[in-house]
Parts: sequence; structure tokens; C-alpha cells
Amino acid sequence: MNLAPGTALLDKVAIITGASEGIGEAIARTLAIDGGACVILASRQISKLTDLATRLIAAGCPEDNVLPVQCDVSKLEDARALFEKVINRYGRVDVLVNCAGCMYYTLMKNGQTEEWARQIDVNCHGVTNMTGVVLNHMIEHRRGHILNITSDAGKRGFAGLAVYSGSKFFIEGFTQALRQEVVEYGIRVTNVQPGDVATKLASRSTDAEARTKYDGSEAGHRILDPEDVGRTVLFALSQPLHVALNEILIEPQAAPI
Ligand SMILES: NC(=O)C1=CN([C@@H]2O[C@H](COP(=O)(O)OP(=O)(O)OC[C@H]3O[C@@H](n4cnc5c(N)ncnc54)[C@H](OP(=O)(O)O)[C@@H]3O)[C@@H](O)[C@H]2O)C=CC1
Ligand SMILES: N[C@@H](C=O)C(=O)O
Repeated sequence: MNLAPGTALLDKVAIITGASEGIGEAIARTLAIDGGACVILASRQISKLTDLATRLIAAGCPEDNVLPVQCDVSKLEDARALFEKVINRYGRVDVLVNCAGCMYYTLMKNGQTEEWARQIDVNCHGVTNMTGVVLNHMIEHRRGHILNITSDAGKRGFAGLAVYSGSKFFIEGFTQALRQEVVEYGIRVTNVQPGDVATKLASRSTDAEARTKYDGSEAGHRILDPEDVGRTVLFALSQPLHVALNEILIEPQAAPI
């Protein structure tokens, strides 16, 4: 089968955080193969990123169009180093997809403070760190698109996900304000808000009581595939410059909020 890259994002340089698996991996594949973008694959597990790069190249992505970079988005120094690597290699950043994230089902009464802190570190600081390192570059070049993978849990609080929902509400408020600050520079900011998607995200929870009681992804209906989100991201990034898809709520048909 010929999987030569498409052209909707040809010559665009896109950083995708959380690209080692799940939704981020699907976004990277869609942007590289269906969009023809140069993709920078970022997360902590470099071996998984390198493996994905090899698979993308085997699927038709030109070797020069893929760059795996180790980066913990909760660390500002990692975010800065990632940006420098991308500028050295490609000279610019057109698109930032903030996808890295973690979610732990926890009941607040069970006091899992380490998991509260990690969700805030990755989901909130990760987004501000990455946005902060690309923003002045995008302003200088008067172009750019920042796309956040938030959640339907950023539109309504979900029991068992109090801290996670709070972290996604943070991104919603952050985005509304940021969008107004950067509109004059031609920069677009999109939030894609998925409902349950079939990844390993929820399985990392250690609070069995919370997960048993509230994990909606095990309710028996068909949930989204990561590729459903990948196509949505490509659609949002491919719009003409005068069009801004500011929010896209994408949910399993059987489970509207
Ligand atoms: N699955 C779902 O139902 C939904 C998911 N989302 C959101 O989608 C995003 C991706 O989730 P999903 O693909 O399901 O989850 P996965 O657990 O499958 O993937 C999470 C990704 O985030 C990366 N990551 C985690 N911590 C860090 C960090 N500190 N620095 C850099 N990368 C990190 C992981 O890579 P590594 O371990 O290599 O660092 C991995 O690539 C998250 O923001 C999540 O909130 C939103 C709605 C629904
Ligand atoms: N579906 C969402 C919360 O329940 C999410 O996984 O972000």
C-alpha cells in the first residue's frame, strides 16, 4: 500500500507532546502521513519515540520530517531545550500540539496527594511551559497554531476526577485568555475536548475504589479511538488562515456530557 504523505500541512513544523503512545501517537501519525507535516515527537520515553519515528518512516514519512526528542513537559528546562533543538533543525515552529497528560481516578477522601500534584505538574505546568517557549517565536513570525488536547472533563467536573477535571478547566481558562492576547499576531489557539478514548490513560490509576465506581470507559458502549482525535486535529490545523476552530468537543456517540 502506498502511504505517501498528504499535503494539507506540507512544510509545517509541528511539535507534538505526549507522542510516545495513545492519542499523541495517533496525532503524530495523522499529521505526518495524512498531513505531510514535519513532526517533532516529544515525551519522556525516548525509546518509544524512536520506535514511532522508525514506523512513520516505514509508512512513507520522509526521514527529514521526523525528529524524536526526550522532554518532560513539566520541566521548563526540558521545554526550552526541545525548542532549541527544533529551531536548530528546522528554523521554525508552526504548530504546537499540547497532548502530554496524565489522569488518575482518585476520591478526594483517599488523599492521594502525589497523584494530585503530578496531574497539576503535567497537565497545567506542562501546557504553560510549552506554550511559553514557543510563543515569542510565533509572535515574531506573526503565525502559529497552538492546539491543546483538553477533555470533556474541562467542560464539566467528573466525580472521581476532581483534580484532573480542575487541571483541564485550567487549560480552558488559560486558552480563552491567551487567545485574546495573541489574536493580533495571527496566532490561533484551539482546544480539542475528547470524551473517553481507548488508551492506557485510566489504567494508570491506583485508587481502585474510585476507578470501579466512576471509570466511564468501562461502561460497555463503544468509545473513541485515538485516530478519531488525530483526524479532528488535522481538520482543525488545516483550516484557512481566516478560520479559527476554537473548540471541538468530540465524544463517543453513546456518551454525551
Ligand atoms: N484517553 C482519554 O479518554 C482521554 C485523554 N485525554 C487527554 O489526552 C492526552 C493524552 O492522553 P492518552 O493518550 O489517553 O494517554 P496515554 O497515557 O496513552 O499517553 C500519555 C502521553 O503523555 C506523555 N506524558 C506523560 N507525562 C509526561 C511528561 N511529564 N512529559 C512529557 N510527556 C508526558 C506520555 O509519554 P511518556 O510516558 O513517554 O512521557 C504519553 O505519550 C492527555 O492530555 C489526556 O488528558 C482527553 C480526553 C480523553
Ligand atoms: N473522558 C475524560 C474524562 O472522563 C478524559 O479521559 O479526559
